[in-house]
Amino acid sequence: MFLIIFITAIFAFFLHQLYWRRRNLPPGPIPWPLFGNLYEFSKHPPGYQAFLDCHKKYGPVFTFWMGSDPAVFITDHELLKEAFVRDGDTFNEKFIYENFNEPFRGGNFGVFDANGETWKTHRRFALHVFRDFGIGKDLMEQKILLETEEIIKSFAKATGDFSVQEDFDLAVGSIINQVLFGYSFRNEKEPEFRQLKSVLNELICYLGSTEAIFTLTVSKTLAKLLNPNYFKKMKKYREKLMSFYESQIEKHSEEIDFDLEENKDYVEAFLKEQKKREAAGDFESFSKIQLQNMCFDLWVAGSDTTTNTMSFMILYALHNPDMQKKLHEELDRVIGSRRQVSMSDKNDLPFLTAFINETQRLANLVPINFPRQIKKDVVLQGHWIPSGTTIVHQISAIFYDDKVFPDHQKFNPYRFLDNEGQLKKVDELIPFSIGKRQCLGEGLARMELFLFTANIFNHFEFLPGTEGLPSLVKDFSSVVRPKKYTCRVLKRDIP
Ligand code: HEM
Repeated sequence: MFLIIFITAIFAFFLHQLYWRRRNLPPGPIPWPLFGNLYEFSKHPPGYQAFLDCHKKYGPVFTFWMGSDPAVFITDHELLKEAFVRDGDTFNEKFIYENFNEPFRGGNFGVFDANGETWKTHRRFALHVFRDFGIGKDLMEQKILLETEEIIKSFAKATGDFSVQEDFDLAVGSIINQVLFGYSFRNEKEPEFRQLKSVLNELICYLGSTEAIFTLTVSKTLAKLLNPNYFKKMKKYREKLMSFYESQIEKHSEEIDFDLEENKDYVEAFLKEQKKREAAGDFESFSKIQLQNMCFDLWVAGSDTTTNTMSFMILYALHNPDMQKKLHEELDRVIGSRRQVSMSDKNDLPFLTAFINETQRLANLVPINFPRQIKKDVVLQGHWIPSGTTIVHQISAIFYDDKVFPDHQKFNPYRFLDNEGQLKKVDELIPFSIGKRQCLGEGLARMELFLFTANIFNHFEFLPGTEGLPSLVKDFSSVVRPKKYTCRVLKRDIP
């Protein structure tokens, strides 16, 4: 009798898992109970291959189980445009990882992992403050150029095998810190930055581990039962990182002059808005916990992405000396001196812009994009997808699709140039994602990438160090980064 019940239960479980839960979803690989298709994802780090294989086998809309829940992936640019741009409101709700938001954030706060009014209000407010600070304009350009000068000074002192990554980290961290808290991490503040960055690295690496992804994607009860350590770690990271933001907020609260119209930084702008709203009886929308989480989101999203892109760029220049030579030729022709290259030079440097574009494509920072949860039933390529389903706009598969970018592993900036050598618009290049939640810091990131690249390559040539060419293998930690490497940095012979 027991045996019959046992066999029936197993049969019912597999019927439910393999047939019932999958019956109306687009095709995709068979999921394991609890783990779904995470094995396929972790089999070939950093994970692109799993989605490229599915794209090839099942087409541009398929189901991939992230742990115990299914997610529908879209891997075609036209389909993404149709869904995320033309029907943007349906696709703008983030899938919320409660196992991250609760223990780390203290609830659904911030902008990255928030929805509804919180997301809308704070995305709009942050963009407004960024505009006031001149992101995309002169004011911000001057700040970035000052940090670029610091990188140049440090590179000029480089002898023998040299690691470029730390200088990019410090410059990019200092820029976002100025936007948020009004100061750079130069000189006596550098140890503060290095300490924060090391905690942040630990957190980001841990969140990219299979263990953490599994914990994020199962129910809280199961997670607590199977991986209680995860919650202890989140508490530790929260205490270390949030206490920095909290201390900055406290300092600003003590020093702020509410009568001054101009704002020194984002926190000051936030505190003034908070006061205004509280006077009108709204004590919730601009709360202290929301401010802490905004600082975390902007600090994290604004640092790792740009710095990793710059490290990949030097890596690709080392592996492609002919392309680095073309870059130097263009700079010599257009700039031809040690003067600072500014945003106004951009239109005259199409190869340099193509070089950045190709770096962003090949670096392909986000192997899995940040999932959405649809608010109503939709039809995607003939598949009816019910409201509440998780959707992933998988941009990494587009960048590595040979039909869109032939010979996709080759570093070839010419993909972005026409026959006259002018920059060509390639719609499929969407490293900042697509739709209403596309990167909030795109303007700042584009400015940083251009000013760093133009000025640094104008001054220096990068050559392999004594250990030869560094590895192109990527480390995965929520976004990808190159493995630590060193190279030789030579001053160029320019007037
Ligand atoms: C090379 C640099 C960067 C790249 C490649 C990049 C890429 C991305 C991507 C792919 C997303 C996800 C969009 C989605 O969910 O569909 C995103 C979101 C976001 N990024 Fe960036 N980013 C970069 C730099 C920055 C900077 C400098 C900041 C801040 C100042 C920033 C702030 C954000 C924020 C706050 C979001 C969430 C937006 C929302 O949910 O509404 N990013 N970024």
